Amino acid sequence: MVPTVSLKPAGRSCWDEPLGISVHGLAPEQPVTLRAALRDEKGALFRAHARYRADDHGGLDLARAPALGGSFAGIEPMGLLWALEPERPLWRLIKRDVWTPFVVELEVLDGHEPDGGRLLARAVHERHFMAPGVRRVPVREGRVRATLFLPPGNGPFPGIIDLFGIGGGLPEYRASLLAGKGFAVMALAYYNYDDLPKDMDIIHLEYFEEAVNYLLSHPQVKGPGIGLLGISRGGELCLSMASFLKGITAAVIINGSLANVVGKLCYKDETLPPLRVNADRIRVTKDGLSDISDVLSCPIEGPDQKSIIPVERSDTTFLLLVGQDDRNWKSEFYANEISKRLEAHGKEKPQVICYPETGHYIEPPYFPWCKASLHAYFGKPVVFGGEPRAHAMAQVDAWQKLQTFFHKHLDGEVRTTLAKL
Ligand SMILES: CCCCCCCCCC(=O)SCCNC(=O)CCNC(=O)[C@H](O)C(C)(C)COP(=O)(O)OP(=O)(O)OC[C@H]1O[C@@H](n2cnc3c(N)ncnc32)[C@H](O)[C@@H]1OP(=O)(O)O
Repeated sequence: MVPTVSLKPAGRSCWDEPLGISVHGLAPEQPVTLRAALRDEKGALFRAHARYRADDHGGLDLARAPALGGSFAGIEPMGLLWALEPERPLWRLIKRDVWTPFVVELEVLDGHEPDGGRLLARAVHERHFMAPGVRRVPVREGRVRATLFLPPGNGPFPGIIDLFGIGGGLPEYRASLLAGKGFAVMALAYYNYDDLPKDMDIIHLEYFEEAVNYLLSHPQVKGPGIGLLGISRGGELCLSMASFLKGITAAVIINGSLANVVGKLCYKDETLPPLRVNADRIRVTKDGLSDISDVLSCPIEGPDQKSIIPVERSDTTFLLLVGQDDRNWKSEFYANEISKRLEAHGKEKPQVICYPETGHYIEPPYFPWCKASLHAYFGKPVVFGGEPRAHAMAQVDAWQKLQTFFHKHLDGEVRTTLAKL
């Protein structure tokens, strides 16, 4: 019998969906190595491999069989994806064009040598970023530069604004995936994109207010309020939006900060200065990389208190997602302070979920953990923190939790979404 790889779903799936991988037609207890590879849009190769042994009938199902070593060990049905590692040092897997899939190549090799064994079977699978029927609408309205992703159907859908952090541009992949779950999601650029400012020296919240009003007045967006989703500096901006602006019902902050950073934040006649940066506190790790987790001044002491975002003004319901090994800044401390401040002012206590051994860059499921890459502010590679497996599990859980949270608070529904690692 010729060995074959079988994938469920076959041929194509969405990037955030679990993929069933099995092999048939092997010899009983045959040792094999499975290899996965994909190339990003800049041509960088990402690879993972794991050693397995077929069962007594010559079958191998990654949902049941433990990996015996390689890029990961144990029962890890999605290990070949979350354990992908870049060949190029300090390279992060980024999806730039959401119209096209990442193409994953899977190979089964005889024996336990990742590069030596005879090729027994091969499959190619497309991992897409837009579920069937999702629509991509570029937005250039007034000052707003964004891309709106609408689910199939007429709606109206619960609306969400999605923000990334330092580096700017207009990353769309998280918004496009989330639109596949029934939300109208607008990825919003705010600097280093199109005709927007090239830096973040001054952030005017009026720009974000315009974006909120645009989304709320869209005929396919359900009111009365919208949701916000942001990571890192983007999470911190969501906190400022929820504190100063109207029309925001629910916000998910992934590793955000309690205080304003980088540039001045202005809204009407109010200004928050940025937290002070102490570049001399950059530490060098044993791998020669930079750890910036101590560079920001403590916002609850001395003059830096002026940078604190006045969360107590907010009537938004918050979900704070925290990587406990965030090496970019002190996300757990910030989340606890946000929670204390809201409670002290009689506001709704936020839901805080802390993930152990999880770093700064919590992405949608199956994006491989990135140890370190170029940080646009410091101009050098910085570590993000986390351990690959724990970080991967956190990404799957966080993705489910944020969907459940948004469905509950924007849609009035309690739905449970299921995903497997
Ligand atoms: C005040 C101090 C604060 C201290 C605490 C910091 C807390 C952290 C705050 C954060 O916000 S951290 C990270 C969260 N980051 C994001 O959410 C960023 C989202 N944006 C991006 O990922 C990028 O900016 C984006 C891909 C959108 C950039 O796109 P570009 O089209 O501008 O990238 P381009 O291809 O021109 O490459 C720019 C640089 O990135 C590098 N680069 C590009 N793709 C890369 C990749 N895939 N992996 C690693 N590096 C990459 C590239 O080599 C190049 O380096 P050089 O300038 O040295 O040539």
